[in-house]
Amino acid sequence: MTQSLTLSQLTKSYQDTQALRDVSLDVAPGERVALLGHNGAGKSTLMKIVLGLIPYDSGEVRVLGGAPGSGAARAGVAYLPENAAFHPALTGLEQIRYYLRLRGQPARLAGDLLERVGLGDAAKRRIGTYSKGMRQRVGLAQALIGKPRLLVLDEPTSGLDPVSRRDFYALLDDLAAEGASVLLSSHALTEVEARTDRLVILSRGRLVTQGSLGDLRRQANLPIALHVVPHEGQGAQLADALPEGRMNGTGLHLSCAQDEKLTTLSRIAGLSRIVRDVDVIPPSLEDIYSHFSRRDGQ
Ligand SMILES: Nc1ncnc2c1ncn2[C@@H]1O[C@H](COP(=O)(O)OP(=O)(O)OP(=O)(O)O)[C@@H](O)[C@H]1O
Repeated sequence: MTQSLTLSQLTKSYQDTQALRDVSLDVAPGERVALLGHNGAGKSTLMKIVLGLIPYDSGEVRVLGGAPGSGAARAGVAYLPENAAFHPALTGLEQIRYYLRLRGQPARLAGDLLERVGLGDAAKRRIGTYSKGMRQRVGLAQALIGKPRLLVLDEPTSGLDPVSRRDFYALLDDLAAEGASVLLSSHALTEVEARTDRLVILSRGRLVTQGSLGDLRRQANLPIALHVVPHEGQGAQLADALPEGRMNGTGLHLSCAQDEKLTTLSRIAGLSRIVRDVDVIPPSLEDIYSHFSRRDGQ
């Protein structure tokens, strides 16, 4: 299968800053990939290279089978910047008609595009009266012109309310089901984990890991937290039985390595006389993300 995007050992420096080091990444048709990383990790630089806006130093980049910025790539790639800005005096309909004409497409498609992003009712209102979420949707309608095969979205949900986010991801699901690939950057970890196929973590210009949350969880091998609740009046006995734990108001907290989880749980199960309940708390996405982001010396 031809990949929508292939980066091989991509390297890019600005004066004395190495923004990307040896980054290799593939995105398949219909795949939704989230690019995560601290400020300055290299996400925007990677996106600008994919869009053909800036040159790179070494490595190889193929966008829809062509060079970034080539005719083939430009025809099939759509970009949504973080803060899409539009003319406030134009209505949504006028703005999208304008972009359609620029792209050599019939202006009559504007209504359908705005309908698709949930702006059908507001299409004839001026953009100056739109909320931030509505302006993002105008940007998305613009990005959908010409049925793009690769969408590059820079923090597309920042500033959107939960309902707008849900609608936005539902639209991405439809586009991916039709075969479009999505590369988006985000700081909203929980959200991208649930709504994308793969997480890619960049740290100081290096791709430090990629995979599903399950893959990343296994690779990070972070300790698991356990919260053990004693029966009424059995707190002191519980603390004696599990001396490695720490008592707090509601019970006893302890952590163990992944491969000790079953042994620890069976020890706790053996204390059923004094234990009322136990919660197993796996590392959060934030814990995993910090683990990989810091590994490179941050
Ligand atoms: N035009 C430029 N000239 C010099 N250095 C730059 C330039 N653009 C980016 N950099 C540097 O390259 C590194 C990567 O920046 P980049 O903007 O790609 O990161 P980012 O992950 O997109 O960050 P953010 O989340 O803040 O948008 C940073 O150290 C940044 O300061």
